[in-house]
Amino acid sequence: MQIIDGKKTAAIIRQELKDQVAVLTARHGRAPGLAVILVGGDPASQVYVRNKERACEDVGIISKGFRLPEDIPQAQLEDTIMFLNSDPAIDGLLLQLPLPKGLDSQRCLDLISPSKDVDGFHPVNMGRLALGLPCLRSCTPAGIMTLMERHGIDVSGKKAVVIGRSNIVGKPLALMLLQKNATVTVCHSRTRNIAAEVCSADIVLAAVGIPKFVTRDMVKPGAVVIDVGINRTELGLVGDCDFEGLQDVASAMTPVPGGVGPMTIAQLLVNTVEAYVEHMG
Ligand SMILES: Nc1nc(=O)c2c([nH]1)NC[C@@H]1CN(c3ccc(C(=O)N[C@@H](CCC(=O)O)C(=O)O)cc3)C=[N+]21
Ligand SMILES: [Mg+2]
Repeated sequence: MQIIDGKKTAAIIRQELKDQVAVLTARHGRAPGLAVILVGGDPASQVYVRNKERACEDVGIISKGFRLPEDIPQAQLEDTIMFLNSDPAIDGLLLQLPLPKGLDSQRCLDLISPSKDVDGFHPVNMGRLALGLPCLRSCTPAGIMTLMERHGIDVSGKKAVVIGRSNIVGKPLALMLLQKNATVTVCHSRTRNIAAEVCSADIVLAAVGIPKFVTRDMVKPGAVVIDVGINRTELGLVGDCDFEGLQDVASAMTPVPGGVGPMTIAQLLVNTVEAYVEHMG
């Protein structure tokens, strides 16, 4: 079985971006800027945001963190977003999710300027994705598509089974696979006989959030397995797939950690540079 090394691929992409950003910054007289809004003190979110800020600095993107109190009124959070929408030094604007209880995340996401929406969550970007038009694309699914491309995994004509239908991973991932001519099935909590569906897949993409949900009896020999799961258990970080059990069944597989996660961050940087280039004309 081939291990699909997301950490290594992400490092290569970050080096490519670093070179590109140096050239662009010299040409335009300013570096790309990313604003990251973090509301409240969720420990996992704090770690993610710190990692994103570090990744930005590493490639020459200026990151500006906005840490807001958990009890911030909705209107004030919306004001912050609108203020950053109009800041010409900010190319990308990311609102770390989930928001604390009482705040309406959809209202906030709808307010982010589509041209700065580096998470690709705005209805305009999701709509354009569905139509096959150029857009800023959700980082985790876009990172997965790049990861497969760079490992010579061609999805065209293949049967891809996506497990999970979230707006941030499952749904946009299904659309991206369809755009690349895969035959796509989306499974979810109401799917009948999910094992039979997964068994029919040439490519399994698991984003359910249940540790080791995908077991060896569910996977067709030779299938490619992409594990999007990040489950914190007593045994440490565990994916949605039983990595050990799939060793001699799958032909290629992403590990957790070191698979999809690092690609998500690399894609955020790619999207920020894309938004910057677009803003600079
Ligand atoms: N607005 C918004 N955009 C996001 O993109 C977003 C978000 N909110 N909320 C949370 C999720 C989660 N997410 C991850 C990013 C990197 C890793 C990552 O780098 N994982 C490493 C290690 C992680 C670890 O050790 O804890 C790995 O898989 O190797 C994981 C998860 C982005 N998210
Ligand atoms: Mg991973």
